[in-house]
Amino acid sequence: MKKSSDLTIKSTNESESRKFTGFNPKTSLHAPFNRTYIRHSIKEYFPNKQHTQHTQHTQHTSIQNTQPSIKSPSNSKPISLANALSLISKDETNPTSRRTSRRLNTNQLKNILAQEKVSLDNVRFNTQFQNPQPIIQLFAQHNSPKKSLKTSPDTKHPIIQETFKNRISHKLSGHMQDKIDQIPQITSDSVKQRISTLKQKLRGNIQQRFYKFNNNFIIQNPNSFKEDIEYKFSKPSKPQLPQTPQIVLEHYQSQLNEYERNEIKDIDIIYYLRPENVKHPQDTEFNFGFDTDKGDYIFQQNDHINFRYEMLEQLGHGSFGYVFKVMDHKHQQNVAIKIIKNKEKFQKQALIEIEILKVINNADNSCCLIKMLNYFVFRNHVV
Ligand SMILES: Nc1ncnc2c1ncn2[C@@H]1O[C@H](COP(=O)(O)OP(=O)(O)OP(=O)(O)O)[C@@H](O)[C@H]1O
Repeated sequence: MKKSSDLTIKSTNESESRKFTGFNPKTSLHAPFNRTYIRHSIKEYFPNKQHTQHTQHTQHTSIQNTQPSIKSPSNSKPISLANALSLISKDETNPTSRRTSRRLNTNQLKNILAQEKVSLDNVRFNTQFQNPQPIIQLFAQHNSPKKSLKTSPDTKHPIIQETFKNRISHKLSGHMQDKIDQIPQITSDSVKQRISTLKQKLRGNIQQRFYKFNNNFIIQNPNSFKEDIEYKFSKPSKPQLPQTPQIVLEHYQSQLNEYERNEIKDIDIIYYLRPENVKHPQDTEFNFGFDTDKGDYIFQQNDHINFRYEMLEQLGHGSFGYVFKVMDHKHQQNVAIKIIKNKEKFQKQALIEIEILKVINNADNSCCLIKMLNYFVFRNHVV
């Protein structure tokens, strides 16, 4: 494993660090002051409409002005719906179906977006609970810091934040994404791939815009919110990592598969666990499903390596194996790891290379050579 000199340390959960709150789908919420945002939404969706007051929210404006083409490889920027429409209409090959599908697709998209606008209009932003008493009492029962109890609940409290967040996710997945999924059913094979990219980008776009909303909400009926919070208080929170394998086995059972429950016993300290949705195929043919048929370890974003490193992206590969950018959760820094192929001749050669790197590490005091920080064996791979 080598220190990655050219990697910048980047938060892996940027969205979580953004300020945001959620809303209660069971209460009626309205958006009285976020008019500028709505104007931008309209402008983006129906580009011919004239809007004047949009310079305040430079973030939105700049997104609008710098929207990449649909072919842009960058996944980080949102894509304009005008681009989406032109892509869809251009790519249908048959002239008759092109005209029809253009009209249908345009209408579908406009409907989706019109509905989205309505649902955004229905969001009301404010900073308080309309009736904060139940929440205040709840926090008092659970010995929350006194300062947050005097006039209003501490909306920055992790439990409240988490409740908001869950509700946003719920709303996004259950409502918006359904609508995005209604985006045209394209028959032409050549377009399908690009349409799926487009859908992904639109999802990101909507998600980003949600996060860019002002984080102030008014909860008119705190009772359902209270239930969620109460549940979280009653649920004993898991001890934070790093932990010993015993504690992890006790508290994170559901996050470990059978293979991991066995292998974790040989690990001293657990710094990182993969999220539950990251799963290796249960194929036992190639190293319990961890490897490809060529003996390379299968990359899965956010998967763990040795319960310490979080897989972020693939950097490159040599003849011995693949190199990945990972987050070292022990030292909270990004490093590069090379996972050697699970083949005897490569493993033997890698051990020789490790010995050479050790010598270089000791001999070199300059900052010019990349240093080997660590090496170990993980799931039959020398790392
Ligand atoms: N520390 C690093 N930071 C960023 N990228 C890296 C780092 N180390 C390797 N890479 C990327 O991984 C690729 C493969 O690196 P590797 O060290 O395996 O090359 P190699 O010595 O040619 O491989 P091999 O010895 O297996 O033939 C490099 O070309 C580079 O793109």
